[in-house]
Amino acid sequence: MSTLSHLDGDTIVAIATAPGRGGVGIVRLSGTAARAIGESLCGAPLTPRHAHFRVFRDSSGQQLDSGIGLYFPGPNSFTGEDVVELQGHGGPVILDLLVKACCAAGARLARPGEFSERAFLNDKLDLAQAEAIADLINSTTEQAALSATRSLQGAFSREIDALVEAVTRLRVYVEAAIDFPEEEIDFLADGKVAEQVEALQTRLQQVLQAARQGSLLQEGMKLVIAGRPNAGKSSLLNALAGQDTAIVTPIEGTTRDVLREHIQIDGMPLHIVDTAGLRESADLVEQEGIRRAWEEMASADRILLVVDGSSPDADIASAALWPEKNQRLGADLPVTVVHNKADLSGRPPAVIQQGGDTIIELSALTGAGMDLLREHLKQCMGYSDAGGDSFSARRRHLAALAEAAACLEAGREQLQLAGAGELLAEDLRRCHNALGSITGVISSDELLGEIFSSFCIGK
Ligand SMILES: Nc1nc2c(c(=O)[nH]1)N(C=O)[C@@H](CNc1ccc(C(=O)N[C@@H](CCC(=O)O)C(=O)O)cc1)CN2
Ligand SMILES: Nc1nc2c(ncn2[C@@H]2O[C@H](COP(=O)(O)OP(=O)(O)OP(=O)(O)O)[C@@H](O)[C@H]2O)c(=O)[nH]1
Ligand SMILES: [Mg+2]
Repeated sequence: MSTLSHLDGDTIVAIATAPGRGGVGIVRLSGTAARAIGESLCGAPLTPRHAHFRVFRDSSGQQLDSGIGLYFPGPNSFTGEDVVELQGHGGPVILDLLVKACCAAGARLARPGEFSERAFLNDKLDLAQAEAIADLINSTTEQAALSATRSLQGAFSREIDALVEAVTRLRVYVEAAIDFPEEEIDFLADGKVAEQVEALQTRLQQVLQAARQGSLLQEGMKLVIAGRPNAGKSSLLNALAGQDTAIVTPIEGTTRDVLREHIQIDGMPLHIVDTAGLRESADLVEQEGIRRAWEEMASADRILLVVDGSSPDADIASAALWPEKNQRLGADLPVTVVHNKADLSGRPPAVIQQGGDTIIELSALTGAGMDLLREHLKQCMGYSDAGGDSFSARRRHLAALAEAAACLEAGREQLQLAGAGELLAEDLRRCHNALGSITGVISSDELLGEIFSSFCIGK
């Protein structure tokens, strides 16, 4: 049985600060016995919301550390339960000793994310806000962190709540009409319902657009660099990363393994993958590298197909890869062709549209045209670094919003084609559920387990 979505009576304890050494380290307790355990270590009563300087001792009276004891009575605490913090010196051994003493006094070790989970179960946060805590901690760019803070403050949840409210109103209206069949016909015919469904669709698309941006900020763009040996793929990785991560040589087949580098472009996290040059090879190691290259391409947000633009058959070289790509990965993968070595070809840096393809002329060696590439990558993902009001979101949220949008569209069609009020009502109910799964009004133990178990311990 899952223990997740139920609050047990346990008092939990964990180190709340990052592992390793630091000036100060915090041990946090939550639950009904938190106060008693905290007071036993502090050796004196803890006044609510007061900072007490104390010596922390175990049950045998052994001095462990000295520090600040804090007591937040529930429900006005982070978890909504009684919370005690022991703020000691930030060394891993001493903090572990404090945790052990708390366990000896009746606490148990917290599971990953259990503090946040309790905050969620006690209605201190909704699910999207709890996820924003983890996203804030894991943010890799300033923009990502600030957008996570906005979600934690409820910016995303308010958008969802507003959508839920509109769907609820519409459901009440539609279901009332179904209950009075004589009036149902008029009600469906007068176009007001269709109008409201469409207004809701527009609103939902706006939230989806903002959430896409928010999820991009958190998860970033995956860029796979692929192409023939010696085209300059590794040089391009190094140019983007601004450091010599990859080995570059004039020998074909230099890169055999998959190389990864994480950077950002104006706040958009970019996960770059450099791959082995694509060619027929008898070398087992190289074959495996090439197999992995195709595998990485399959999950790319964008593939940079790098071609040596200075070779006379540059276009043929890139064209030759198309049938193979289509065969392996399908026709509509997002590919941008890079004509590298512009310094040799003499062609000026440029972004060229040609028969549905985008071609970028650049030189990984001199850096000419790299700014065009960066702009292009942002554009591909619809990333705008201007927005100071974005909020963070996750793939999970995008999927739920897309599901809600699909339900609305199905409902609109039912109404239009069949004038079917009952089918519309059912689609609205499913739309409502999808939206509810974002803030966790509707959630399963499985989903909660999946979300909170990916948090760090002590969060
Ligand atoms: N020392 C310490 N710093 C911390 C945390 C913590 O748990 N301990 N946090 C942990 O994540 C974050 C702050 N988050 C918190 C959120 C709510 C409450 C809280 O006590 N809320 C009560 C009272 C609010 C009030 O007084 O206005 C409540 O919501 O009822 C505390 C911390 C970051 N800094
Ligand atoms: N002139 C010039 N030479 C370049 C440029 N980019 C790469 N090269 C050279 O081309 C050769 C191959 O570069 P790499 O970056 O190793 O090529 P690669 O595509 O990673 O090759 P493999 O790993 O073997 O598949 C090296 O000698 C680079 O210095 C460029 O923009 N201009
Ligand atoms: Mg290489």
